[in-house]
This record gives sequence, C-alpha cells and structure tokens, in this order.
Amino acid sequence: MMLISCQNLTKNFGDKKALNEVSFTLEAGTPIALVGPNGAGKTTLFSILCGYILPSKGKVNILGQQPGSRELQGRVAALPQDALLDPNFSIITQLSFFAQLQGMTAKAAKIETKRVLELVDMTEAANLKPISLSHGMSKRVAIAQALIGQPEVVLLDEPTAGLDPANAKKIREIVQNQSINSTFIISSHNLDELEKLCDTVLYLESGQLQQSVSMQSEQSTEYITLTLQQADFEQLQSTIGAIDSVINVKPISHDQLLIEHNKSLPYYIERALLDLFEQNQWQYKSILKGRTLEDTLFSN
Ligand SMILES: Nc1ncnc2c1ncn2[C@@H]1O[C@H](COP(=O)(O)OP(=O)(O)OP(=O)(O)O)[C@@H](O)[C@H]1O
Repeated sequence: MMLISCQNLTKNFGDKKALNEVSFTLEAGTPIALVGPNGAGKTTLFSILCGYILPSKGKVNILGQQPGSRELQGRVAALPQDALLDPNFSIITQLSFFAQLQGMTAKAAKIETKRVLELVDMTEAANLKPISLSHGMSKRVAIAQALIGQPEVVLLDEPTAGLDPANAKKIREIVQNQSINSTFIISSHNLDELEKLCDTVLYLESGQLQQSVSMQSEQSTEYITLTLQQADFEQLQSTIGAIDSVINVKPISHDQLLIEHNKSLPYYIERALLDLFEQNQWQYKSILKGRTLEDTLFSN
C-alpha cells in the first residue's frame, strides 16, 4: 500500500531552502529511516508530513490524504524530537485525554491508555507525574502516546537521542514489536540502530534527497562484512579476491573487509573463508552477511 508520496517538495524559511525539490514514494511495511547531517531538513520534512507546517511548493500526500487533514486523525501519529508532557497531570490523565481527543469515550480512552502503557512496559508509571520519570521513561511514555489508537503511520524524530544503551534497546524492541501494526518512519543519527530496524533508508543532505536505498539485497551481487581478529591483512585481501564469484574486496576499517560477490551456492564464500583461516592459522571476529548502512550510504 502506498504510504507517502512527495513530489518536488520545497520548503523555504526566508532565503533558506530547508527542503529543495524532494521527491520520493514510500510503501507501508517495515520501518523506514530518515538520515542526514544536522540541518539536512529531516525535522522540516517530518513537520510537513505531520501537517504542522505547509510546504512552499510541491505535492505531498500521506495515506492518500493531505497531511494534517481530518481523515488522517488517529491514522498518523508523531513523536517530535522535543515532545513534552504537562508536569501537572498524571501520565494516565494526559494519555487518556489524548485518546479522547481522537474521539474515544472516557472509558475507552482509559482502556486504550492502559494498553499502550503496557506495550512500552510502563504500566507502573500510570499514576505518576512526568517529573518522577527518567529521560528514558519519558520517551517510552511519549511513544505510548504516539501508539494510541493504533495509527497506521508513526513518525519518530530522534527517538533514542540522549538515552542510555538499555533504554535505547528497549525503544528499538518496541518499534520492532509494533511494526506489525504500524509503519514507523524514524529520523536518527545512529546508523547502527537504523540498520537493525529499517529496510528502506532516505538520505537527505542540504535539503535535497541524495539517496533512497533498500537494505534488502535483491540485486545479483551480495556482500559479506568480515571482521578480523588476527590475519595478514594484505595477503588475506588478495587471496579472497581470487575466490570464485568474488567481485571486489576492500578494507572499510583497520580490521574489516567488505567482500562483494555474485550470488552463489549457499555458504560457498563463507566456507572458502573458513578454509582460508584454517590453512593460514588466522582468526576472525565475525563473518556477517550484508554490509553496514554506513558503508551503503557513504561507500562511493
Ligand atoms: N522555523 C525555521 N526558521 C528558519 N529556519 C529554519 C526553521 N526550521 C528549520 N530551519 C532551517 O532549515 C534547515 C533544516 O532544518 P531541520 O531542523 O529540518 O534539519 P534537521 O535535519 O532536522 O537537523 P538536525 O539533525 O540538527 O535536527 C536548517 O538550516 C535550519 O536552520
């Protein structure tokens, strides 16, 4: 199903082009990453998709509707980067209020609030006020709020920024679990995190869409990322290059090689690598199918 379509989307703030002729289409399904350096236009794109601001030029629709239209109420949710809860009211009061704004009765809203708090493992916090929550807990509550009414699209702007690893992991798990019901669009600077979650990546730079890549390999060539423990790096690189069906081998860090190869029999390359390591008494840390998001985006 078509989720979002943008055509020549442009947003000017005075002389500044925050978005410049951006065009793409996205399908519903696994989470989608929005990546780019500071000031690339990610928040501006999110704000347009949420209907908070209007584009200066171009067309955009989400689930076939104009962003912010009544038809999208309850179908599109967003977690802004700096989402804040009111310090004066308990979590359950605030989330129930949001649920009622979506048209639920007071009773249904309370049930829905309990459901979403359970999804983010925050049931015990229902009666607390925001001041008693840690940063990680506040983020989880904000995500719970975005999940009210089981929206079809959930936009998360920097959902794990500033969180400790345990809380960031928890949020990744929530996204993974809820991806059955909703398509998440996640803006983040953390490429490692995005490659764990997302299949499609939009890369924005200076307001322009530089790349739209799929992490799922459907091409005729495939990749293996080999991380070494101890080996003769140069000899290894040239020996791998001589293996049947290997197209290219290149170092991507001091202890990593990226191997591009033609599709071959299952585990053919892996077996050849293991033989090589055994024959030469070398050691490896990992043999991973695929390549990192960082390498996919910045390899050329
Ligand atoms: N309301 C505004 N008024 C003027 N300029 C703005 C406004 N909002 C954004 N900009 C400018 O537009 C550009 C894109 O900003 P945006 O916040 O969308 O980038 P971003 O990719 O989200 O950055 P970050 O990763 O730092 O959050 C920046 O140069 C920013 O200064």
